[in-house]
Amino acid sequence: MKVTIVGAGNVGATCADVISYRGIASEVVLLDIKEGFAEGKALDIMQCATNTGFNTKVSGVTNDYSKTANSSVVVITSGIPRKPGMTREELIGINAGIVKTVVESVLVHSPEAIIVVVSNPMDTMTYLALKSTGLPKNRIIGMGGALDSSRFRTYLSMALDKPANDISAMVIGGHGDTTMIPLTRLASYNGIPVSQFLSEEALQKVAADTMVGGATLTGLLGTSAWYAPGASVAYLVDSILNDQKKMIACSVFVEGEYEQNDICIGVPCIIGKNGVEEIIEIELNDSEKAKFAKSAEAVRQMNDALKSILA
Ligand SMILES: NC(=O)c1ccc[n+]([C@@H]2O[C@H](COP(=O)([O-])OP(=O)(O)OC[C@H]3O[C@@H](n4cnc5c(N)ncnc54)[C@H](O)[C@@H]3O)[C@@H](O)[C@H]2O)c1
Ligand SMILES: O=C(O)C[C@H](O)C(=O)O
Repeated sequence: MKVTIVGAGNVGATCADVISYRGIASEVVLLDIKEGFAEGKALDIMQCATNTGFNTKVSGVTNDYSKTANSSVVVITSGIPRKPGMTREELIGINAGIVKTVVESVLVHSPEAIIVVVSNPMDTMTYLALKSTGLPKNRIIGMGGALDSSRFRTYLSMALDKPANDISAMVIGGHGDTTMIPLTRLASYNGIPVSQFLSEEALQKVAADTMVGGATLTGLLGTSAWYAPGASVAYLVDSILNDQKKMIACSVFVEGEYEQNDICIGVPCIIGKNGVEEIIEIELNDSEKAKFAKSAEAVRQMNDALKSILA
């Protein structure tokens, strides 16, 4: 199966690398606007094949969408990342135009593809991709919750001093420093509520660290993160291509779920060969419901900035 990744930068190339060495797809095409850049990244990844033992064919192209034809999944990572001190929302002015052009171009050659949106502000870019193409809602998936949940599990594992893979935890809501909602009440260590091991204060610190997880890394790195984002996209792509039906928090179009309409926001989804196959409605308590409503309002307000581009 063929996957195209538009944007061969930090996140796109890492995603191509993980997809290849894990054998998730038989073919990966990297596309970038920068002359020769995607070709170089693809060649470098291909030269890992004999040492890491994969057979995925990886190629790179400069803005030639014909080479992306018949992709099953297209990942959009094109656009600018934030710098220290910025919010993701500040990227909208540049990234909206890029995402709209890119999604239209990929569909010309891969009209049946499932689109995974990564560029920030991700919830708004996912909404833009949906509204500007008119694709059915199951085929447009924003990646954010997989990453935020993996950061949440990492911070929990550090607080508990236990392996992250023994911890189950999820982040829903918007993919923003103030809009994401780590569900501390439902987090568990091998099925045991983490509240049995961590104080309320420690849990609140884990939640706060999770919410600013991306900003913390941006401050340390000078640009935003890529290893965990790339691996999170690959995890999502794996569930689609291999019809794994994993439950992954993704930004998807809601029509009444969680009492919201007409936005894309992070909710638990079953992800399989048809993209978003089901939205799982968790019974939230009053405090979580209030947080979700506030998060949705912030996402909705951000979407207002799309009025001119969608007109
Ligand atoms: N949703 C998430 O969880 C998440 C995680 C990490 C990064 N991001 C976002 O992903 C985006 C990419 O981040 P990055 O660190 O890879 O940035 P980067 O600068 O390393 O890579 C972006 C690439 O996009 C390319 N590009 C720009 N315009 C293009 C176009 N029209 N067509 C094709 N390619 C184009 C650039 O040449 C560049 O190589 C950013 O918007 C960032 O905020 C989102
Ligand atoms: O923090 C960012 O701007 C990039 C991404 O959304 C992340 O969470 O790593």
